[in-house]
Amino acid sequence: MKTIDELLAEGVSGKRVLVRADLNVPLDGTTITDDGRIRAVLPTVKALAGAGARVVVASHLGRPKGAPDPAFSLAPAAARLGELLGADVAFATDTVGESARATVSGLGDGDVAVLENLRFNAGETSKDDAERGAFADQLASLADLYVGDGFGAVHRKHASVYDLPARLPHAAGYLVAAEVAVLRKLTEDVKRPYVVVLGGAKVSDKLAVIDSLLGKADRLLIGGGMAYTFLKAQGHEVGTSLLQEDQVPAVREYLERAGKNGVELVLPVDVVAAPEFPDLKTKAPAEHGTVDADAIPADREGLDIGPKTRELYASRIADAGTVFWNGPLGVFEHPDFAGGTRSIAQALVDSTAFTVVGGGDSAAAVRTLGFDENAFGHISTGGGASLEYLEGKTLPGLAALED
Ligand SMILES: Nc1ncnc2c1ncn2[C@@H]1O[C@H](COP(=O)(O)OP(=O)(O)OP(=O)(O)O)[C@@H](O)[C@H]1O
Ligand SMILES: O=C(O)[C@H](O)COP(=O)(O)O
Repeated sequence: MKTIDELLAEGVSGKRVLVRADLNVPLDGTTITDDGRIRAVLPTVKALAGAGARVVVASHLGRPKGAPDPAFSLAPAAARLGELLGADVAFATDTVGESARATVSGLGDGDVAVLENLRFNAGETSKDDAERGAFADQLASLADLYVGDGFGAVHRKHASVYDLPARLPHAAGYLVAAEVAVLRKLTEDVKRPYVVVLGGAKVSDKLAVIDSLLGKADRLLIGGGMAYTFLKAQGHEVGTSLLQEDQVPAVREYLERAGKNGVELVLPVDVVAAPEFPDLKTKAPAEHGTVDADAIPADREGLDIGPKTRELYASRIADAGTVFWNGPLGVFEHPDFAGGTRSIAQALVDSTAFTVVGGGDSAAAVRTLGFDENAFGHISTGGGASLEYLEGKTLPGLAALED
């Protein structure tokens, strides 16, 4: 992969450089609750702007449905980028339309602009090559060079990630280079026992990863929204918890294969359950209680791992050589359901293993729960992206940056 340093050495002054970042930050209304992903792209943006480039930052935020939706505007992220840079950052109210064209043509050397959410355009995530290509053509008309630095999205075959770099001279940004350097170590030379902790809410996306982890990890600790499809596959009822019903047969097969492969697949023995999902805005105390994982009442939703599970998981982390953790163990955004995530973060901090935390919300959880980032080996901005990298898959956004 060509690096941004090579691009800088060739000279970028006066050139329009589109930086594909991952500014998919957690929001409470328009307030950013964790700006880690914006900070992560600063070295690339600063280096380009400092060298006189006209920097055009593009990103997705959330999963809008291919049309503008104010709830998913990147305006707050653009404002925060400006604060962190200590400079004015222009904001285009569309992605490739009139506002984008005017904003980009108004940039002077060293200026920075942010385009509105890429996913307000159906072409960004389309499965149709021609539709994605047409959107990539529109993006390409706004830039002379492309820098891929949205590590969190490199596993997506999306227009701005995969098709656009084929249309412009391109390089990898500092964040992508740094993430790949650390994660490569986990694929080449991993200190065992290798423990993977998997939680979060993107259950359908991430269940497939388990298939390949069964051939790589020594232990898999399952929590978060991911756990209930496993509990169901074991024959337990899961009440109103997050469940990927269509994946139950596949998960049953994972459970069998883990046994055959000698992989320890550990599931919650108790969960914190509630009659309804808590209000994350007010964070008002929510009715909740701990129940055994094989006795979740029909009208209760599992929202965190329980105290016995926390202890069990901590004991399975204590002797690890390497720990990779993606996905909060519970709805950590609410104090009543943050205990499981806090205890796993603490177990990583207490262990002597090389620890990697990956994912937008996982990294945000570690910081918002007050942990020192330096207590972990590496905090990756990508959850799905780092998991798929560890699977050994060719990631579209990395392949596209190769020459
Ligand atoms: N039991 C649960 N039920 C519902 N949601 C849950 C549960 N446990 C965790 N979550 C939610 O999972 C979300 C994070 O999941 P996600 O898979 O997006 O992780 P991530 O670290 O952001 O990874 P990525 O970067 O791939 O998105 C959090 O918002 C949290 O509230
Ligand atoms: O949060 C993430 O994992 C990345 O920003 C990718 O988002 P996505 O899962 O919606 O593609």
